[in-house]
Amino acid sequence: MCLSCTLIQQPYAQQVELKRSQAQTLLEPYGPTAWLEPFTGPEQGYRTRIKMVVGGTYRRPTFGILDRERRGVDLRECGVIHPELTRMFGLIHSLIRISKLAPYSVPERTGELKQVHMTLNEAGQIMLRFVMRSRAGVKALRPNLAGFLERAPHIVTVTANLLPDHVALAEGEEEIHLTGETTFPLTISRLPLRVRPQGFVQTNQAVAEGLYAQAGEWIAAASRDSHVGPPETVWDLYAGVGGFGFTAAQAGAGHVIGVETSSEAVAAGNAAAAAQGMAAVEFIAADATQWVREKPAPELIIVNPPRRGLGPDLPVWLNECEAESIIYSSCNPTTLARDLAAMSNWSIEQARLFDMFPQTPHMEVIALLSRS
Ligand SMILES: C[S@@+](CC[C@H](N)C(=O)[O-])C[C@H]1O[C@@H](n2cnc3c(N)ncnc32)[C@H](O)[C@@H]1O
Repeated sequence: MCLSCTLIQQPYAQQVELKRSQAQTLLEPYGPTAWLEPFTGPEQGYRTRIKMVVGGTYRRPTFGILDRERRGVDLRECGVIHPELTRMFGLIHSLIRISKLAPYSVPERTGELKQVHMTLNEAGQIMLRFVMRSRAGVKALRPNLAGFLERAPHIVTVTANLLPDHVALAEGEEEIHLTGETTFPLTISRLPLRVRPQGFVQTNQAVAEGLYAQAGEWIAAASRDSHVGPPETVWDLYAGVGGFGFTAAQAGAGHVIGVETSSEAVAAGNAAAAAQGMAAVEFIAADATQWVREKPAPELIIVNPPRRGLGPDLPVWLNECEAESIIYSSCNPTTLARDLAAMSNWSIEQARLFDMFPQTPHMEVIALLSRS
């Protein structure tokens, strides 16, 4: 049984209130904070990006998670998955069956297909990725792909990702493109971007757009209040494909540098900037903590790290830097609070809960920091 949606029995308004009060308690020492109204999107069917572990047999595959014995548990009816993605499982099931594509069995270490990943865009198009143990799985799939795509014309990008090792990872390094399209169209921060299979995109696109807009509003408000206009330079650290960076450019920032470890995301961000004629935006593949060293800080720094937070060194650097403000967007208020504990020169001026993951205890919190 899946234990992700631990709040599912509670009325939705209560869930939001619970998260707001948890975030407020955790971040209380780093204020005084003006809390904005929580931002919510759809309560169900909100996941536009999913990663499903495949189990069972090729005749009766399961899509979901593995239980304690590492056997597949089927979650294709899960209510938080967007219905357009749920509808795809029947066809994918047929493709697996006619290809005799055996799901990977963790206990036996046999089989090929480990996971199925899907991303949905605002036009209803889908990127589909098969995480496979080896090329044998790809070979089994190929002859049946054209027929499958005829039945699912809105699946526009298909890849196989190779994960040969027996490890609990979601994907490996090698990506094999199975369709002409090697990228996937996705509107991020109101811009038509082309993302690549291995780059991070947010799980809940509707709420992510609200998150970027919040950063844009803070930048616009600071420009008005300071009477000196938008910031000359902005860093978007942990940039992904640049949702925050593009928002800063749209709010008038003179020069935006996005820093991100995934070269796929960096390539997608740079391609989008070129396609949009946004010469002011550039992306660099680097570790954020290493990259900031020895550089003069810009007026505004935006950080959006993974759940583990910024790590031990970057908060110390941020604490001493000369930036005028920092926007910290976090999917884990516990690590946000821990990082802020090392940044005593800064305090939270405004903060807002974004309910990116309804029914689960997870949340996104964005905070505008100014000098204490
Ligand atoms: C929570 S995601 C945020 C992405 C982006 N800001 C967005 O809104 O989609 C965190 C991103 O940080 C990247 N990342 C992880 N460790 C990093 C590091 N040490 N330096 C730079 N980027 C890193 C990941 O590849 C991922 O794209």
